[in-house]
Amino acid sequence: MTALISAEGVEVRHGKAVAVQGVSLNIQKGEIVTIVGPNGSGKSTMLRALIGAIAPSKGRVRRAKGLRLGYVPQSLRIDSTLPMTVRRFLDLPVRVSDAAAQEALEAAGVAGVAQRQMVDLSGGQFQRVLLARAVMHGPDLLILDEPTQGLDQPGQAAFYRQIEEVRAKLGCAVLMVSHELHVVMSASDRVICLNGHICCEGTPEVVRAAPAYRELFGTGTGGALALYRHEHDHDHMHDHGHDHSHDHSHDHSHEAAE
Ligand SMILES: Nc1ncnc2c1ncn2[C@@H]1O[C@H](COP(=O)(O)OP(=O)(O)OP(=O)(O)O)[C@@H](O)[C@H]1O
Repeated sequence: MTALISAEGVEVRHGKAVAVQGVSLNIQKGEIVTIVGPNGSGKSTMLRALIGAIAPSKGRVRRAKGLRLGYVPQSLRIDSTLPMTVRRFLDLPVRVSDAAAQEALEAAGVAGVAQRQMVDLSGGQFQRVLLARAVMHGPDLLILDEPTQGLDQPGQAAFYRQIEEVRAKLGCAVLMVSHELHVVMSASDRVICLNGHICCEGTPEVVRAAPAYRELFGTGTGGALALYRHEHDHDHMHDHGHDHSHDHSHDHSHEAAE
C-alpha cells in the first residue's frame, strides 16, 4: 500500500542545531499515529517537515499525489476585541456553504455553536472548532499539533474520542503530536516515540513497555494508565511489527493497584 506521507532518513536543522535526525516513518490510509516525546524533542519540527513548511537538511519527505491535508495548530490566538462568530471563522480563508459549515461542526461535536463568538468558547469547544475547520475540505490526512493543550484530562480524553469519531466518519488518517501520553495512547493505532531520533515505535502497548520509552518518561504515570487499560483490554498476543522483544504480561500488576 502506498503511504499518504513518508519520511526517509530526515534530518532537520535550525541553524547549526540538529533538531531531528535519521527519521523514517510513514502514515498509511486511515490510521491514527501519535508522535510522543519530551519538550524540545523535535515533534513540531518533524510535523512541519512533513507538511512541507520546512525543508529537511538530509533525507526526503514524500506526499501522495493530490494529498489533502487538514491541519489543527497547537494554539491560535484570537484578538478578544475582534468580534467573530464561529460561522464567520469557518469562512476563513475560503467561504463555505452553510451546509458544509454545519456538517463540519457536527463532525467535530459542536453542532450548536455556529452563532457564538469565538472568544466566548470554552477551551474544548475552541479546539473542536479548529477541528471542524480542518475537516471541512475532506482531508485524507488530519495533522494535529498538541491539540489539547490547556484542556483538563477529561477534556483531553473527550477530544481524542472526537478524533476517533472523525476518523471513523471521514476515513481519514490522523497524525498527532502530544506529550499527554496516557490519554493519547488510548486513541492511537500506532505510537512513535521521538527524542531527536525515533527511540521506539509500535502499538501503544508495545511502546509503553519499551525500555527506551520508560527511560524517557518513567513509569510513574498514576491513574492515567488505568484509563488506558480500562479502554484497551485486548489480547496482546496480536501485537506484531516491532523489534522490541519483551514480555507484555510482566507489568500489569502495578496498574491494577493504581
Ligand atoms: N525556528 C527555530 N529556530 C531555532 N531553533 C528551533 C526552532 N524551532 C525549534 N527549534 C529548536 O529545535 C528543537 C526541537 O523543537 P520542537 O519545537 O520541534 O520540539 P517539540 O518536541 O515540538 O517541543 P515541545 O513539546 O516543547 O513543543 C528545540 O531544541 C527547539 O529549541
